[in-house]
Amino acid sequence: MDSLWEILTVITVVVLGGLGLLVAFVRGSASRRRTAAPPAPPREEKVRGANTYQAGSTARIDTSKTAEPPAPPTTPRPTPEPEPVVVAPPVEPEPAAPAEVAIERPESARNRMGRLRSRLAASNNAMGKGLLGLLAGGQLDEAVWEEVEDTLLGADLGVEATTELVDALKRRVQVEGSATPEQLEGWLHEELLKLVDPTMDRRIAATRVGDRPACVMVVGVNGTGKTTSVGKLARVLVAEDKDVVLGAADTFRAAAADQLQTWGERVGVPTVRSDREGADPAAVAFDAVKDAADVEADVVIIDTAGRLHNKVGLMDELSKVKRVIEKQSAIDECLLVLDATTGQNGLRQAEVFAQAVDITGVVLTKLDGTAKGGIVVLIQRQLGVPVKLVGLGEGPDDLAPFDPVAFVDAILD
Ligand SMILES: Nc1nc2c(ncn2[C@@H]2O[C@H](COP(=O)(O)OP(=O)(O)OP(=O)(O)O)[C@@H](O)[C@H]2O)c(=O)[nH]1
Repeated sequence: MDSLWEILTVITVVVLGGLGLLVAFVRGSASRRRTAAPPAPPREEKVRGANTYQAGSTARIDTSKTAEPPAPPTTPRPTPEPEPVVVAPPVEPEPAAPAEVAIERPESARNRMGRLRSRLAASNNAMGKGLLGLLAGGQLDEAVWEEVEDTLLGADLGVEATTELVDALKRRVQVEGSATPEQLEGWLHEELLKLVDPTMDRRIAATRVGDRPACVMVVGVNGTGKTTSVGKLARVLVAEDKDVVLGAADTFRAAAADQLQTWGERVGVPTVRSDREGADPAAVAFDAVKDAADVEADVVIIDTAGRLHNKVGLMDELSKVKRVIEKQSAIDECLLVLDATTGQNGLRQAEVFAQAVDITGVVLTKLDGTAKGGIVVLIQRQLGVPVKLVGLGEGPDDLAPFDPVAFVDAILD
């Protein structure tokens, strides 16, 4: 019996153990299924660096406005090999061919006035025609003589010369009793010529004086055509086979020296200058006179400034230039450049210049642009020096020696 109980006990234990194991196995399986959750939906890539919020989208608002996006973890790209720079072997520059400076042959001075006569006539013969019309009109009464006077005054002849001319004509008419238009024209021609004064010495002192070059100084207010006239005068002299040296003593305006040098280069004439604006003009003038002497030139022409901060300064400077030149050489010619279109204003300027330097002659420019040719007479009377050269255009050879006969002919043509 006892053994039966023992057997039953063992069986019970074994059965219970087996049941326990079974329960434990079932529980373990259930627990493993819970942890194996369905795979999570793939997470959206976060786009950085831009506020890409869209309502309803799963994207987030990127607030990192100013932050630099972190560099994506990319495999660094291999740095490309730098392109080889092809360096061309240095090319030896071709030696620059010497610039061909074509030296111009200026027109001979002799016939210039003849060539330019039409320009003078175009601007001035209204006066001549007016006068001839009045005188040929028949009755020469006071009213006609007054009109003759007005015409002459309008041409800038000045009161004194006008009165002289009209009185002379009246006298001749009185003496003859009557006059034909041809006679009147002849008398007008003669009387005008007397006023222009063909006896004045209009030569330019441009021939060596003893063993030194002649020295010509040119003065005048800026804008009158002074630098241009110096350049044109150099051409007149080169045409006469003179050796010329130019001095750019207008240091007030740097471009004036360039302008003058260009004029000189065109006809193979050297220019002494300073490259510094405001350099001492007297020093430049001194050097120019010295260089001209060294190269045994026929003539040196000194251009001067026509503008300073004030009139006294300008006159002081001109006096100094003159004094310094005279340490080496006398000044043989001092030409004053006047613009014919400025009429009597020009004459007031002239008087100021005459106080600083001894003017020996006048270059009257722009006579092609004015009907006031009578200014020639007024200038000569007031300054007591002849008009030696006249500018009749902007061309390089449009400066002519003043010829009184050709001048009067052109007016009365
Ligand atoms: N129609 C005409 N123009 C002229 C004559 N002479 C000079 N000119 C013109 O006048 C202008 C002034 O000439 P410049 O020689 O520069 O005058 P400047 O007196 O030297 O003046 P700065 O050099 O400023 O001191 C230029 O345009 C010339 O071409 C002339 O006879 N007739």
